[in-house]
Amino acid sequence: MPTYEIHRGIRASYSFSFLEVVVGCEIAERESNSGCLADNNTGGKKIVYLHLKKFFRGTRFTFQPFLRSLGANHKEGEIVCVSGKVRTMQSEDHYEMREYNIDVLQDEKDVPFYAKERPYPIYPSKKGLTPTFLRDIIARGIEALPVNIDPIPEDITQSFGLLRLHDAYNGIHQPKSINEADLARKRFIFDEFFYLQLARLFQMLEGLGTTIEKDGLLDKYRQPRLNAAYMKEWTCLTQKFLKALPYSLTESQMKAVAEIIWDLKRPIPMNRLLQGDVGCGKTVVAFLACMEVIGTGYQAAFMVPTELLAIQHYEHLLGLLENMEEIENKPSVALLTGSTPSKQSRMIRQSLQTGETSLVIGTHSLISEKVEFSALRLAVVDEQHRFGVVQRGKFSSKLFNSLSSKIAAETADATSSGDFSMAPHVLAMSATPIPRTLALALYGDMSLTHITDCPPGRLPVKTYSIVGDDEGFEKVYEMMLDELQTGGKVYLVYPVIEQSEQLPQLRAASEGLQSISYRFQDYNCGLLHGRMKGDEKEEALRRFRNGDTQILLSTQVIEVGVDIPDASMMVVMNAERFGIAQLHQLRGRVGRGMKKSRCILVASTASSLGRLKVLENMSDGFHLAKVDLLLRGPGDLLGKKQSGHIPEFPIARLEVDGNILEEAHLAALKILSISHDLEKFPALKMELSMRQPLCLLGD
Ligand SMILES: Nc1ncnc2c1ncn2[C@@H]1O[C@H](COP(=O)(O)OP(=O)(O)OP(=O)(O)O)[C@@H](O)[C@H]1O
Repeated sequence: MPTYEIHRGIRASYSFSFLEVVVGCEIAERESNSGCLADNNTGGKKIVYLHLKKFFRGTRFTFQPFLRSLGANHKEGEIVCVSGKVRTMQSEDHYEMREYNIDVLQDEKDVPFYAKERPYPIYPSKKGLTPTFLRDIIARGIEALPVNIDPIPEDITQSFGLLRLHDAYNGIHQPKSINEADLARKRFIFDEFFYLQLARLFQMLEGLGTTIEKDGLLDKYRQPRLNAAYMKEWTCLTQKFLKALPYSLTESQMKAVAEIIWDLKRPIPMNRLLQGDVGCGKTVVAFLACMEVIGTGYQAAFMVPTELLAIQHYEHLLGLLENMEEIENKPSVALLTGSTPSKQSRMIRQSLQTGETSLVIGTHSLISEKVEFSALRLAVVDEQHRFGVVQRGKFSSKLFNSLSSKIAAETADATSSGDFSMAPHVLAMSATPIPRTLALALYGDMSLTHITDCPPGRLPVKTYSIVGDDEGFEKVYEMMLDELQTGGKVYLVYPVIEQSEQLPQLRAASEGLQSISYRFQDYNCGLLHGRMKGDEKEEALRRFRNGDTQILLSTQVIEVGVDIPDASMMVVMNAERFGIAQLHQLRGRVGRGMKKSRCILVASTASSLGRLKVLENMSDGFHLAKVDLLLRGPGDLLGKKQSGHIPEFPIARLEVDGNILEEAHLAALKILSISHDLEKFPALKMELSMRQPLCLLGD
């Protein structure tokens, strides 16, 4: 680390967002030989320009008082040690440091311990608290730190190759090597994940009655695929529903159903997340789960985020039930959304209360206080990231409404007659494939079921990314015409409904309708967006489904769940505005039938093509989600609403620290299987209560 002599104070101006410090630099022999700083000096000294940039919450810290204080603290001719990450700049002898420490030295021989060629921490300096002061008090704190402060048992830290806590504090503040600093960092990341996992599992165990149940739950997490109820154990209704399906389930759909039904048969509320790539057939798996509880005399509720989806699922289910051979008690199904007329809505609520209706499909109106169930046993939450933790939890309160139920007591079979007061099972379905790391961080308390294959005969959607200039659009129109002439249907997806002055470069669905209708006069166009009324949206989708319209101009409202198997082409305008995972979701609206489908991502500029190219070569949603996680972080991958539920990790980064999260999950399981109530680990229990990570789970 060379020391610098401040040669000419500080020069800065409002128009530049950096400070330029001109320094005389004494170059050590070794460094000048290494060519790190070109030697054009005389007598070992040269002029170096150092551009210091300080950031504070994203704002460049260049306001006048700061500059003045820097000017006052550092005088010409002073010997200082400037430390931080150095970047060379284009012009010779100019360097830039964004985060730095400036330590004033007594004289040229005064080299502080932290500059003796070993890594050392850089603390942010705040008013009156200099890095030197912070270093000093932290060093004293560490000296006074007892050796045995680690609440995690030694065999656990040993088996996961972790530093003990005392060593980690030492290693992070006064590392002897970079390796030691890395190990210390790993230990703190581990702790962030570990206490979260421990708290979630601990809370779940607390909710269970017997040791056998608790052990069973921990076993399930350890070997999540072990438990399955095979077909002969399913209710007669479920088996008949399965038989009536117009297709056979894929292997992993069957496995998923078996796994879920195994849970449904147990007197412990299930909390399971069903994941799979777009179009893999999650809905039918959930329908089978509903049939299973209905087959034992209970009710099921199926909650979806939009009215469009509710109607789609409702009609889909009615169609499947119609195919079923006559049975004595065909399930009665109702649709309840915000637009259901009040008289009808009252009747539906009544029939749910009496138990006459066994399955209700609807939007969040299902969790309104007015809706009471006679014996709700299963709540399916589709596209669950659209609902908050609290909303999902509201189904649990339906338990109390079920208590008064006579029907439940009368119709429940022998094994379940004693437990009809239980909170309902929850089956959540995720639309976005979520990498396991993220799923663990978000839903550490949920069991995971994966559908890993797609229905047979599906062809990957051929994806193209092109620039949206005149030539590009000509190509798009040609492809559209070709698609339409061969009987296909086309979605055009726009980022906005109407053109705005602020963002004139964004193409808008409403304006598109005129130009596309004009261009494709032999075909009919429809429009679908979030500002339309419920019945208008439904009508637009129905017309597209029936083939009355062949081109549907839409916004992201069709992103999730919409299932029109013969739609075979999608064009996404201003595609760079969407995340990779979101584009994959959109693309999943085509390629759901047997027709070869294509998706064209139209980029506004050539420079944004690079990111879109990833989609050209990759069709696996889980893989893409991982890429998105790395490129844009969990916030963008999950969208605003869901990422609001990600706990904050001050040190860890979910996109790169996934392995440590897995280890932390395993360690938490190991600890809890030794002591369910943590009584054998009092220090750990105390630490857990102090950290209170559960508050992070709230909405
Ligand atoms: N085993 C199967 N064989 C053939 N077709 C199937 C099978 N399972 C489901 N399907 C059909 O595949 C289509 C997609 O299913 P579904 O809507 O359940 O997908 P999804 O997993 O919910 O996807 P997304 O998240 O994209 O909405 C539907 O038309 C459904 O009828």
